[in-house]
Amino acid sequence: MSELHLSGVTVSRGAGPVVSDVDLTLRQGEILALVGPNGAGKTSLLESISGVIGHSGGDIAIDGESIAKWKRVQRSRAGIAHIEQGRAIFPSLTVRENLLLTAKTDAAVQEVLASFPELQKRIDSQAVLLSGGEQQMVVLARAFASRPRFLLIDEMSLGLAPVVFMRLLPLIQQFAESGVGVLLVEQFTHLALGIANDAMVVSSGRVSHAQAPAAALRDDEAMLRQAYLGG
Ligand SMILES: Nc1ncnc2c1ncn2[C@@H]1O[C@H](COP(=O)(O)OP(=O)(O)OP(=O)(O)O)[C@@H](O)[C@H]1O
Repeated sequence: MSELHLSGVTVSRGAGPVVSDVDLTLRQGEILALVGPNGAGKTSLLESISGVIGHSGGDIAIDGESIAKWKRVQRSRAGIAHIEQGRAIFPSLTVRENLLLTAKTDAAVQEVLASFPELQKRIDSQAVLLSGGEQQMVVLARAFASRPRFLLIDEMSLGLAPVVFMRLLPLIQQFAESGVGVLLVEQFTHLALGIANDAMVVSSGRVSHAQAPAAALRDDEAMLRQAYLGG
């Protein structure tokens, strides 16, 4: 099993660093919840891992090999997938066509659908006609079909009711159980901590609670308050 490791990573945008000196280890088969208030730098950190933006300090490595100089496409080929904020579907394409973008063959689409039975019924519907929750299932299924080793998920629940998002959680768990390392950024902190192995808190661009078993954070009200509010 592989490990994605960040050591002392700093990400800068415009005037200066937005997140500094982050250490974390993402292991295949595990979920690491990254929580923190708005503007803490979570999105920027994920973007620096997948290569959307560069990092200005520290190192990012897979199994000890630095990927710091790799472009986004190389990181994607190495198995880093990134579900960015917002519903990244192609609305005018059908669900099948959306899945074929990563699944490549009909047989591969069928294989993915086995894990997403709710989508089976909507396979020939235009994605725009799906509910918000179903659209996010398409996004997850597409990521699933690309067979990543590491999956970065940035606030999939935006615009969804908690009850709708809760239907996505077993799918994310299934991802991890199949051997994917999932880095989960999520506004519904309690829900994220409920499925995570490990958790960490970023606040005002700094790690305020280092990576540790998620159970410790679940029971720490003061820490949770900080995770929500940055206070
Ligand atoms: N494209 C950009 N150019 C300049 N600054 C940016 C850019 N995107 C984000 N920032 C700034 O970087 C800081 C961190 O933002 P980031 O989106 O990474 O945090 P976040 O924790 O993901 O917050 P949110 O939950 O609101 O997305 C913020 O101060 C934000 O204003």
